[in-house]
Amino acid sequence: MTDRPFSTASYRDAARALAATGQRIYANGWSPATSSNYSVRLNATHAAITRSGKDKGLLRETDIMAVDLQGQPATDGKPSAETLLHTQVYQRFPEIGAVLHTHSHASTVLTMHWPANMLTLEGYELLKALEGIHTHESRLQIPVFDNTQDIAALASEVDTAMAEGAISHAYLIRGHGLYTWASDLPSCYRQLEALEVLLAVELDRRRLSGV
Ligand SMILES: CSCCC(=O)C(=O)COP(=O)(O)O
Ligand SMILES: [Zn+2]
Repeated sequence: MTDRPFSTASYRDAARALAATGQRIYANGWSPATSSNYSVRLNATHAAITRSGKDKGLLRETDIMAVDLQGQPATDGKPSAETLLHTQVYQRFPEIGAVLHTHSHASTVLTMHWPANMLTLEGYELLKALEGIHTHESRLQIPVFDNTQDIAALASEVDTAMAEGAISHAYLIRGHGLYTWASDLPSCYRQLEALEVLLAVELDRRRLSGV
C-alpha cells in the first residue's frame, strides 16, 4: 500500500526507463559533466525527474524522484534545478508524457555563434523521426531563448511562446542546450536523437558553406 498520489509501479517503471535512457543519452555525448535533466509524466498531477547534479553516465533508478506539476518534491531529494521547464510542458500539454533536456556541442555552438532567435531545419529526411512530421519537405523552426539562471522566469517565457503556438517540438537555450518533449519516453528519445544529429549536421553544413 502507498499514500503517494501516483502508483508505485508507474514510479518504478519511470525511474528504470529514465536511468536507462539517460545512460544512452550520455553515451552519445549530449549530457557531459552532470548536465541535462530528464522526466516522465506519472499521471495528471505528478512527474518523475532526475535529481539535481547527477552524473548522467552513471544514472540509476535511485537518481530519480517525483515532483508535482508545480515543481514541488513529492519524494525525498532535490529535484533538477530546471524542474519548472519540465512541469511547464506537462501543465500546458496533457498529452505529453516525457521531456528530455541535453547540453550538446552542436546546440551550444549553433546558439552562441549565430545570434538569431530562431533556428530552422529544412529539407532533411530525418525530420520524419519527429512526431507529426511525414515528409522531408518540412520546415522545423526551433526558437532560441537567452540563457538565464532565473528558471521560473524562463519557464514563464517559454509558456507564453507555447500559448501563442510559436513552439512545436523543441526549443533551444543560448549557450546551454535543447529541450524536447513527446507523447512517451521512447518517442521523445527518438525525437531527441534526430534533433541532435540534425543540429550536428546543420553545424557542419554552416561551417562548410561559410554562412
Ligand atoms: C552542470 S550543467 C548546469 C546545470 C544545467 O544546466 C543542467 O542541465 C543540470 O541541472 P540539474 O540541476 O538538473 O542537475
Ligand atoms: Zn541545462
